[in-house]
Amino acid sequence: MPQLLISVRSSIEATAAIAGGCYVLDIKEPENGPLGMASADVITQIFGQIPPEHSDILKSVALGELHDWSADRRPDPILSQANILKVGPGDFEDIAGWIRSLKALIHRFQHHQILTNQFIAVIYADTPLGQLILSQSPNDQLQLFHELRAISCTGLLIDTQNKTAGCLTKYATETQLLQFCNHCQQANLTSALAGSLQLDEVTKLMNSGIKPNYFGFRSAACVSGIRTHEIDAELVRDLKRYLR
Ligand SMILES: O=C[C@H](O)COP(=O)(O)O
Repeated sequence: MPQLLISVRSSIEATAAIAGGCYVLDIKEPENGPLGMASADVITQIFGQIPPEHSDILKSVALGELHDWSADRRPDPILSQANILKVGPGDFEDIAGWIRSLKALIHRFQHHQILTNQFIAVIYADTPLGQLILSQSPNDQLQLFHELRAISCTGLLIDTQNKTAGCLTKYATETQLLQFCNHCQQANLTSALAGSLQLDEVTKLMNSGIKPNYFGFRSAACVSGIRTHEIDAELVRDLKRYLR
């Protein structure tokens, strides 16, 4: 069964997400973009407040976009405490350039002893790179996913970049999402789907047999469904109940 990932921006929100039963606590600052990175202080504070009885919750950090990581930027040591790191593709529109940049970033993190278990690459379905990957032939896509695994990328999240222009299913068909999840599994990549998803979309996807490792949410877990509002524990509980 897919597990529940909830993106939070503060300690208060982390408390709500944990109370609601999230499986992955993903730290992200929505004002900084779709994969906006929170400050090291916020990350440290949230990591430090996870109660011992919830120590099995996976800690995830959004790193922003590849272009945010200039060659001289050192990753903060706090990132070594994360179980999952996720980075967006930035402005890359070609697969080769994206892979090169991703590989360089993963190596840099390894060099700085940020040896997280899971390094997840993110693509946006509503961008040229996302569309290119979604529309690849089955063989080409599977080969690409194997290539990602070979550069120590451990998972792939398909999300949306523009959070006000419709959800993931507006940009990717069920056939494409099913193939995406199947190919991730075949290439030993963790699969994740997100992008302004609400319960009814997730219901449709699951009924069509689309079962990624993680479904990621922020908007649907926020008060009034607005991404910059606070996470509501009851809404997280509803999502959790459904995925159980
Ligand atoms: O990684 C998951 C995202 O934070 C999902 O956010 P969203 O539901 O607002 O698109």
